Amino acid sequence: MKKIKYPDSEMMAMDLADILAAELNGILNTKERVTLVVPGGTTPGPVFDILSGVRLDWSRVNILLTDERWVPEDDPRSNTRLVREHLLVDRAAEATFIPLYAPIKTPEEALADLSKPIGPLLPIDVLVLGMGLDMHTASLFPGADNLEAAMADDAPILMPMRAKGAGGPRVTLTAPVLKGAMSTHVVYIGKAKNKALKKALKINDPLRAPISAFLKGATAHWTPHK
Ligand SMILES: O=C(O)C(O)[C@@H](O)[C@H](O)[C@H](O)COP(=O)(O)O
Repeated sequence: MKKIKYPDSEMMAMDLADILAAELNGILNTKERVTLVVPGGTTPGPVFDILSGVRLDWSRVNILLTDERWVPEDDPRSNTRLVREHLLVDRAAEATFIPLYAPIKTPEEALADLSKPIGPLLPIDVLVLGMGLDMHTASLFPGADNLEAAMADDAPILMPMRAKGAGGPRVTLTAPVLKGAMSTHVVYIGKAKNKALKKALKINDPLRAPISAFLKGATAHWTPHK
């Protein structure tokens, strides 16, 4: 794992957006379409704000989330809402968004339909992961009901996930899908999360520290300061 430390979150957002744009552009020179997978939560918004204005052929970009909270799009907790408001705007409005949510009562009832369009877009070309203090990434939470199954090599593309600290049901891309990414970036803010990442590297157990499963060959981008 390579680690880049930035002086503040603004610098980090600018540099990471540049790096992602360069990777996407490079891939678009060799492939017809590119698949970019991004996290939700509070950290990536400023990266999306910059990336959305970058000049590239967004009409050939597929965008998916790593995971989604099972809430309607107008809910403040919706990751889709974050992506729609901050990434699928400006130049990037031309990208194709593949949702991980459907307005159906439980994720279980919607998973088959939601998974269908994702298979043909794999492997992921460029993956950005967030991370929680508890060392979760996507919605792969330590102690979650389906964690072991989602970490298995034969896991389906998407799984529902319920966990303490998840604030309600979620759906997540599973480990084999995330591990298959050609390029992986992890982004986080704060010294406490940096400690958590170091701990995850040490523990190196996907069930106790899910993020550790995705760090080989990844680049971590972090700043101690907001
Ligand atoms: O929907 C989500 O919550 C995520 O995709 C999740 O994995 C997130 O990246 C981390 O929890 C970090 O979240 P913050 O950026 O809000 O700290």
